[in-house]
Amino acid sequence: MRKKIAAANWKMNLTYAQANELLDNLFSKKYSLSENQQVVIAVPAPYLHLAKEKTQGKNQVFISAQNIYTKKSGAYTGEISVEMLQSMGIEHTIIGHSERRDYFNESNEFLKEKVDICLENHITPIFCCGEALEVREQNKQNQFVAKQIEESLFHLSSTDIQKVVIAYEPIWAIGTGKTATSEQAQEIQQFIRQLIANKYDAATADAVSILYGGSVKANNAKELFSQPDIDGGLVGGASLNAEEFAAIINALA
Ligand SMILES: O=C(CO)COP(=O)(O)O
Repeated sequence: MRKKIAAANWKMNLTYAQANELLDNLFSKKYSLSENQQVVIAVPAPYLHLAKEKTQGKNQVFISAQNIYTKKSGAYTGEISVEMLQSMGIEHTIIGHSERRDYFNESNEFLKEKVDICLENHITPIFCCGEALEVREQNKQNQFVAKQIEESLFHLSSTDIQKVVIAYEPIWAIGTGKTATSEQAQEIQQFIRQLIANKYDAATADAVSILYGGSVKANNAKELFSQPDIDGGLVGGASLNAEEFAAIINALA
């Protein structure tokens, strides 16, 4: 079922003590979540256990990994498996963030394998897509994003694609303070939903949560999240401040 989600991506930030403090601060803030709303916090792997412990008893608040490997276990030094997440009660992971695509050469084909191992093991993939500035300048963003989605997701059944959360994150808006306007984000996210409807059907497309990411802040979240095809946000920098992220959660309402 389509959910509204405020997702935090801490990336490779914070010490253990700072992570501890941020979680305590965040959970001391007032925020309310209605039945179809969720908070997902993607923390660095060494803090998964700490974060998971702190969410005990908190409904609709989930801790997420930022990445996983394509294999269940074995000789893959330094990697994290879905089996490990499962064994800790972690139910989400980000997949294919543009930073991983760029710095670690993750291809659409490789990400397809990651999506598959997540779904086989009941982990929700938060699948990131989005174009670089050169692509947007040539007005080729729709084709670019369509290829990412088609090559990594369109082998899935209708039931399975509904379990994927898609995050549209234009690379030119990440960490730059340059947000896509709500019209720009709505336009491409409507295109993504239509792409899913064309491949599957309208009911399938309607059930998929599509988040926007790229310089989401407390002061622009409400406008972005009120667009019909923006089901929440994947938030980097602003999620490192409890006050700011609590305001973003409240903007889901
Ligand atoms: O990459 C992002 C979330 O995954 C967005 O980062 P910023 O919110 O810092 O622009």
